[in-house]
Amino acid sequence: MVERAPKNIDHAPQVPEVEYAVEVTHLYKNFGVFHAVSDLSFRIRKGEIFGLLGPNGSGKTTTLNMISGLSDPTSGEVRVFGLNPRKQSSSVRRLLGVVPQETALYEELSAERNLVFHAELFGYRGREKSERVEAMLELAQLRDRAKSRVKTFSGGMKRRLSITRALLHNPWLVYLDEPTLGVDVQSRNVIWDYILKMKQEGKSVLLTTNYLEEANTLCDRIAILDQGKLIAQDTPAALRARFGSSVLDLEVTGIPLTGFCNRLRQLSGVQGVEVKDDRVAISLASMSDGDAGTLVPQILRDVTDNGGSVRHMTLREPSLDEVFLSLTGKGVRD
Ligand SMILES: Nc1ncnc2c1ncn2[C@@H]1O[C@H](COP(=O)(O)OP(=O)(O)OP(=O)(O)O)[C@@H](O)[C@H]1O
Repeated sequence: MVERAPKNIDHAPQVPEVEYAVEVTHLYKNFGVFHAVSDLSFRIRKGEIFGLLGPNGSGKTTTLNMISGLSDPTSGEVRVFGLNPRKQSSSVRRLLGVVPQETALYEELSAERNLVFHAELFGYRGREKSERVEAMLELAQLRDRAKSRVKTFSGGMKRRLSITRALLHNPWLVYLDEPTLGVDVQSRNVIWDYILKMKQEGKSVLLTTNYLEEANTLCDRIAILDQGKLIAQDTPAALRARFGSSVLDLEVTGIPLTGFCNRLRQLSGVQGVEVKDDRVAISLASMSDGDAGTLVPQILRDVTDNGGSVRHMTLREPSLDEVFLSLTGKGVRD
């Protein structure tokens, strides 16, 4: 069910009648001669969870800052529900919930005071304010710690409070910069549930993450940035399919791996070969069932014909980490 914005607030944010929550068009951001973001374009539909992925320094936060109106693009355009975040900043602020990487809470104040402060900033008064604060404490699972100072909280508790604070004024677009960085698995699952719930309520979510499992689980679509440029944009499934239809993991002994890998690369149907210790990951292109049925035995025969043996073998779907590595030449957390 879509929650209505509170009635006692002027210009309460109803979902705007536009197709896209965010439109970024040919966006550039330079710092002196350095191009932090170059010719970036993407659109986020209403009700979509969109992930911005990229190695450290690839321009994710710089992009988010331009979307939230914190910084001006060098050139290009940003629209949030059709509005210009710099020129129509107060309207955009009401529509947007921001969860920065640094939780930006008042550490000396209690969880409740932090929420009350935010509620007052957005014009909540009286009973509506206390109901909203109470609901957010409940959502953050912090009712029993409502009166404790934030500085006594764990990283996961602070992150939950930071997210619920961003949701307090019922924004239609929520952006989260690395929402689960440094939190334990339990808090991570709670945060993932919040994000999926936002989508159910028709809200749009823009998140940056270095965790590809997170992007794979949550995101409808992903944009991959490298050195400020967009290098791929698609659904997680379509991105994985680009890497190959499946990956054959082999653990082999008794043969030199370099020669084995070189022979594999010559086979039609082998899209890529990666070696890690004594394991070889072979990505297989999409093929007809007949071709796929002969390729795997052919690979295994190569091992035995050259005097080696296979200790372990699995056929699996490609991971998003492998896609990322093949596109950027580096791991997402390198
Ligand atoms: N105010 C600034 N002045 C100069 N350079 C900057 C400034 N802000 C960011 N940069 C540079 O722009 C590049 C992109 O930084 P940004 O913080 O957007 O990357 P990111 O993808 O969010 O990285 P991370 O995953 O580490 O948070 C980096 O090389 C950074 O040093």
